[in-house]
Amino acid sequence: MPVNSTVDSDPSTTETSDAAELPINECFYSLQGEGTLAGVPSVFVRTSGCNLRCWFCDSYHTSWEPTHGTMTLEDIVEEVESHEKADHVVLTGGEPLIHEQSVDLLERLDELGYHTTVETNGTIYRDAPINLASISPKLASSTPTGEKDPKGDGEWADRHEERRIDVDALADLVDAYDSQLKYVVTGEDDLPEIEDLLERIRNATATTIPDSDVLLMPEGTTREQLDDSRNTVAELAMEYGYRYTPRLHVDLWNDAPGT
Ligand SMILES: C[S@@+](CC[C@H](N)C(=O)[O-])C[C@H]1O[C@@H](n2cnc3c(N)ncnc32)[C@H](O)[C@@H]1O
Ligand SMILES: Nc1nc2[nH]cc(C(=O)O)c2c(=O)[nH]1
Ligand code: SF4
Ligand SMILES: [Mg+2]
Repeated sequence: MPVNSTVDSDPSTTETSDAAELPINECFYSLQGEGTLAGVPSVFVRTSGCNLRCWFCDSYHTSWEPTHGTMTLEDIVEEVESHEKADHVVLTGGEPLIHEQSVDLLERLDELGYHTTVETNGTIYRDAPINLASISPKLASSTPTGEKDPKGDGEWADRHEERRIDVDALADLVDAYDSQLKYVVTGEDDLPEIEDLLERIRNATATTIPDSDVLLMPEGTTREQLDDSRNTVAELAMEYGYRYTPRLHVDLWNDAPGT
């Protein structure tokens, strides 16, 4: 079973004041649950803080109510190394690329020989040793309108809407890294937007994006929710010729923390 670890929740008790730190929500060992590397044992490093507010965010305590604990890069690397069987690290969040120090962490992990995946919403480009950019551009159906807002009355909707797509950042990520485009699908109405956005990204990059690097992932944070959504999304993948990705961790462990 994946093992949870504790995170220092009080920055004032962090020992090395001059050491680089990252806001960290949690670190844990699990199987990569999403995308082309689904099933691969991986250490997850989840940063806190996000520039978007998807209404469905499955990591509420990194976005809507972010935790404020930090870890030094040294402690993160030590935690990663404690999971001796893992040679894959997934840097996620929140939005990991809002933090400049994510680049330093990725450099250290790369020097140690880890394969690095970065889970990103694709609104920010950074130059870093990333083996797989797992890009999840956010569709209009992610916007936290008044009815869907998990916290307030749609106060974030306009800001989310303005920020959620940056075609230049998406094209830069695709040009620089091996990548996958992993869309959260809430229903068939999302598909025209996916097709339109894909065309815009393809027009903006020199890199060929095969349909097999375009993944449709059902929205849902529990087995029950996925029971309602996964078959629709699987059929949409067949209809449009894109790839389906499960949410293996939800199938295996439902919404248990640290999985
Ligand atoms: C929590 S996000 C963190 C990384 C980055 N902020 C992003 O959105 O790609 C990790 C992954 O979970 C996906 N995700 C978040 N909530 C989800 C939900 N309710 N159903 C399906 N996927 C979800 C995101 O699209 C992303 O691929
Ligand atoms: N097992 C597992 N796989 C994942 N792949 C991407 C995740 C994420 O939250 O970024 C995630 C996650 O939270 N758990
Ligand atoms: S971009 Fe990612 S972390 Fe941010 S709110 Fe959306 S799903 Fe959550
Ligand atoms: Mg997750």
